[in-house]
Amino acid sequence: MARERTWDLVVVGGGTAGLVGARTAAALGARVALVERDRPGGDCLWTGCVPSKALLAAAARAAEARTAGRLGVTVGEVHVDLAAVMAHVKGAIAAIAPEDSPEALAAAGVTVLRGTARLTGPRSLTVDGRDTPFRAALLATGATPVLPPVPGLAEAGPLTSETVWGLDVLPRRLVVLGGGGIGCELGQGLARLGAEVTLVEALPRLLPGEDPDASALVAAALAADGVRVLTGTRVTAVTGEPGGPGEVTVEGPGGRGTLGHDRLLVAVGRRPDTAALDPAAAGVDLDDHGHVRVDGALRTTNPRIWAAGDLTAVSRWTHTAGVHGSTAAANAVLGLRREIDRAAIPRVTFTDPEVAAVGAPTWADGDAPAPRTVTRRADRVDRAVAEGRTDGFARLALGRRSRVVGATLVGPRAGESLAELTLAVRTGLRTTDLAATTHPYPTHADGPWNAALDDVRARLARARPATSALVRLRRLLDRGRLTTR
Ligand SMILES: Cc1cc2nc3c(=O)[nH]c(=O)nc-3n(C[C@H](O)[C@H](O)[C@H](O)COP(=O)(O)OP(=O)(O)OC[C@H]3O[C@@H](n4cnc5c(N)ncnc54)[C@H](O)[C@@H]3O)c2cc1C
Ligand SMILES: NC(=O)c1ccc[n+]([C@@H]2O[C@H](COP(=O)([O-])OP(=O)(O)OC[C@H]3O[C@@H](n4cnc5c(N)ncnc54)[C@H](O)[C@@H]3O)[C@@H](O)[C@H]2O)c1
Repeated sequence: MARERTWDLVVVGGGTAGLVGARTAAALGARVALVERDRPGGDCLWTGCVPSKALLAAAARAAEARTAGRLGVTVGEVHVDLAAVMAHVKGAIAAIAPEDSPEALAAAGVTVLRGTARLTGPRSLTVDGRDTPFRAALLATGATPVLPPVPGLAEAGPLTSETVWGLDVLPRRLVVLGGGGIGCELGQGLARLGAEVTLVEALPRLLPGEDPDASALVAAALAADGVRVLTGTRVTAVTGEPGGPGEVTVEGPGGRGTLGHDRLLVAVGRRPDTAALDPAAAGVDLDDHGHVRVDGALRTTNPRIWAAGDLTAVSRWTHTAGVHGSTAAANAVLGLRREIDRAAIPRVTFTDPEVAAVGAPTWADGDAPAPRTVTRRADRVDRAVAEGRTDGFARLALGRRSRVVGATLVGPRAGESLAELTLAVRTGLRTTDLAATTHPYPTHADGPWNAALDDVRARLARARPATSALVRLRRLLDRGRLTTR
């Protein structure tokens, strides 16, 4: 029997990490195979970022139409046709999908092997049972939604971020479990499209990984959109028909109660997907949460195998999956040890207002001491005032000599304003550098710019005795010149 060819790099998983990794390795001249059991594109394209942002765009139109009266524009009653919204969602996916297609990958020099990969030894894996030897491998099999062990929950057939896109009729009453990124984005979006949404979060606040002031603004915004937000609340049991209707028992600060629902949406986190991979067969260790263990160069405990994306503990977003996929692939095929950046990782939650953050926390996180911060509220940002959107702020966390070490921005298009702060954190810029950079007026980026200016002005105020003395001296010198003339 003919020996299978040995690939320079076999990439397992055709999501963002795998796609970018495979393209990078091929561009470097490696013979690359990408194994995908489903269709290339992964979570981001089919069930994550793209559909969610397309749905949120429709929801934002509905919300704007309802609230336009505040700006003097009256719009008639808003009607939402969920099937048409989902057609828009599918249209966005279809427009982007060709970028990730097997044809596009072949044109980039990547061979797509359709099937499920399983590691069989330190240098080999099988694809649907077919031997596929490699010199190096990049594992990028992503993550899948977690279902918490609540009695009756699995039997109730809840929606997850993987299945919610199949809805073509809006559930009248929707209970969302989890107030993280998915719960807040989709909870608000589906409420704006007309569902009666109750959002149940186990911890005391929404978006628990963000600045508490951001959590409070998002909770207020969700409430304004009609979402009932229950924080510090646990779901203890679910009863009812598979796929609804039914009842959810909750326990929270107000005691025990029940919520009626037509559908449930579970968004309590995602777990790394190693189910089919058998990492142990290749000596690839997992951590306590099931993530593939990697070093700073994304190498696993098998020196021939790298990993990137949601499968690892160091990535939770598409942008990190892509950057890490590329770094890992270059390290694997060129024998480099390039390390990933862990400090300047931006993240955006696309609620309205958006919550964008980078770097060190802007709040006292856990036992860490509170950082020095400077905050510019949106009611002192002209663009926000002009748009009637003052529910936000720009906050910078400052290190020694006012170096920008972190930032939280809340407001419309906060994600767009985050880019320069990411660069600031990454390159160690100070507030003086931001302040000295002219920003176009009036933009939402005026928020962080003015926060930096506020810090510079405050420091100048402390230097006022010295500057005042200089001004007095110049005054005296001028007077002297006048009298001697
Ligand atoms: C609703 C939602 C909204 C999101 N919004 C954003 C956002 O706005 N911005 C952002 O940055 N991130 C967002 N994310 C997160 C983002 O989608 C993920 O972080 C990113 O897609 C992870 O990419 P990945 O390549 O690691 O994994 P995935 O995209 O999950 O790819 C893994 C691939 O591996 C394949 N696979 C698994 N096992 C095997 C096997 N044994 N053999 C062959 N193939 C296999 C799978 O079929 C899949 O195609 C969102 C996620 C969700 C769920
Ligand atoms: N805009 C974005 O970048 C974006 C948007 C959505 C999702 N994502 C990514 O997708 C992943 C999954 O998102 P997610 O929202 O499912 O997870 P998450 O970890 O962001 O949030 C889960 C939330 O559920 C809560 N929770 C846990 N168990 C619970 C329970 N039994 N009852 C009630 N609440 C419970 C947690 O306290 C947490 O607040 C994240 O890694 C996130 O980075 C990113």
